[in-house]
Amino acid sequence: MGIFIVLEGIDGAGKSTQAKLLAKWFEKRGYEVVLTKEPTDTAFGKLIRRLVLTGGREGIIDGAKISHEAEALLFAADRAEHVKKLIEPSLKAGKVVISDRYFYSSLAYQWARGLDLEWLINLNKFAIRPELVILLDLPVKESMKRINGRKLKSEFDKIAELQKKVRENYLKLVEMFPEMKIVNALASIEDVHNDIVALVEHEILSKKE
Ligand SMILES: Nc1ncnc2c1ncn2[C@@H]1O[C@H](COP(=O)(O)OP(=O)(O)O)[C@@H](O)[C@H]1O
Ligand SMILES: Cc1cn([C@H]2C[C@H](O)[C@@H](COP(=O)(O)OP(=O)(O)O)O2)c(=O)[nH]c1=O
Repeated sequence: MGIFIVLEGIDGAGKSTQAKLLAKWFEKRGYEVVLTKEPTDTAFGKLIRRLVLTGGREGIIDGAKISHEAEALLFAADRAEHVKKLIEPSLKAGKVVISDRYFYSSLAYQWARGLDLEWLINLNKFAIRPELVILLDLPVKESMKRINGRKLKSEFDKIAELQKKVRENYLKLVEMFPEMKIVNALASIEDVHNDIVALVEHEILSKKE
C-alpha cells in the first residue's frame, strides 16, 4: 500500500504551493507520486466549477443558485470518482497520493453553508481516510491579502465572512479527526514546507520502518 496525504485550509492558505513542494520532496527520495486535487479536472469537477463556483448563473433554469444540498452531492459525486478511479488504484500500486483538498473541505465549507455536519460525514463515508491531513491554518485577513485580485472587490467582504466560518470549522474538525494536524501557514514557504516534512516523517515514515 502507498501513502495518502491531504492538504486542507481556506482559499489562499498555500495548499497548492505546498502540495507541489511535498511531491518534489517524495520524488527526490525515489517515490512515485500522484499529485491531485478536488474539485477534480474530470467532467464532474467541471460541472461543479460551472454550477457552484460561478454562483450557478449558467445552465440552471431561472438563473437560480443550486441548493446547498445539491452542491454537497456534486462534490461527493466528484469525490467518489476521484477515490475509485485514481486514489485507490494509485495506493494499491504503492504510490504516494497527495491531494489538494478532500472530504474535509466538504465538511468545513458545506457545514459553513448551514448543512448538518452528521449528514455531511455520512454522505462522505465511502471516502477512504488518509494517513495524514495537513491543515494549513492562517488568519483570513492574511489569506485574503494573498488572493486579492483573484476575486472581485464587491465580493470581498462576503467571501471574508464565509472564510472565517470555514477556518473555525476546520479547527473544530481537528478535534474530531485525529489524522488532522495543524501547521502555521503564516510562516515563509520554506518554513511551512519544513514543518510539513517533519510531520510526514513523524506521523508516517517513522511508523512504516
Ligand atoms: N507561506 C507563504 N507566504 C506568503 N505567500 C505565500 C505563502 N504560500 C503561498 N503563498 C502565495 O499565496 C498565494 C496563494 O497560494 P496557493 O498555494 O495558491 O494557496 P491555495 O492553494 O491554498 O489557494 C500564491 O500567490 C502563493 O504564491
Ligand atoms: C472539495 C471542495 C471544495 N469546496 C470549495 C473550496 C473552494 O472555495 C473551491 C475550490 O475552488 P478552486 O478554485 O478549485 O480552489 P482554490 O480556491 O482553493 O484555489 O471549492 C467546497 O466547498 N467543498 C468541497 O468539497
